[in-house]
Amino acid sequence: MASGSDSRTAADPSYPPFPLLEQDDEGGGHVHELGLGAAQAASYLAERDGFLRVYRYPRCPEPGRLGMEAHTDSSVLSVINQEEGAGGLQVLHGGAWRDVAPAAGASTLLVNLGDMARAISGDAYRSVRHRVAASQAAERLSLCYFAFPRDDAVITCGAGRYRPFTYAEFREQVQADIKATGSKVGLERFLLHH
Ligand SMILES: O=C(O)CCC(=O)C(=O)O
Ligand SMILES: [Fe+2]
Repeated sequence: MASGSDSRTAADPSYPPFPLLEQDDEGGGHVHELGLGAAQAASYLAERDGFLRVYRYPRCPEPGRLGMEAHTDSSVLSVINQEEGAGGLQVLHGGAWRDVAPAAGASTLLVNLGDMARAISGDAYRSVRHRVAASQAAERLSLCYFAFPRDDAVITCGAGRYRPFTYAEFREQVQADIKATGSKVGLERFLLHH
């Protein structure tokens, strides 16, 4: 995504390396670039391969129902905008589901890391498990932008952890698993050692 006065995009080979950052053992502060080359970085976060989805979750009179089942995103990253006052988005943190409430009086953007950020960072970052609780009170609207690698991008950075795979391969595996079992298996399919 282009930012500020810099009109170049992540798809442009002259764009600086994708600054995926790594947390230190204390859980913050120190950052570390993964050292991806410009071409590799561009193939891992291609602006033209992103898309926007608009969701409408109807009001649900039954208590305790989900609008969207628990999952991790397959993206590199996802940006979620919940309408003010909507709520409903929950992330799994420390073994418990936590509400991610939109800020009052402001448009809130939430950035979620997806499975591809996890693979690219060799598990330095985890893709967050999240779900949407249905509301008994009101319908809910959300706007979500998903950024993906190019289909033919070979994800090699998690070497030692995951076998190299293309994003297209990952997507097809996810679809096959959902068709066969009803749920996504995800990166586990690409682990080198179980
Ligand atoms: O609607 C939302 O807030 C979340 C949607 C979502 O998690 C997804 O599409 O992957
Ligand atoms: Fe999601």
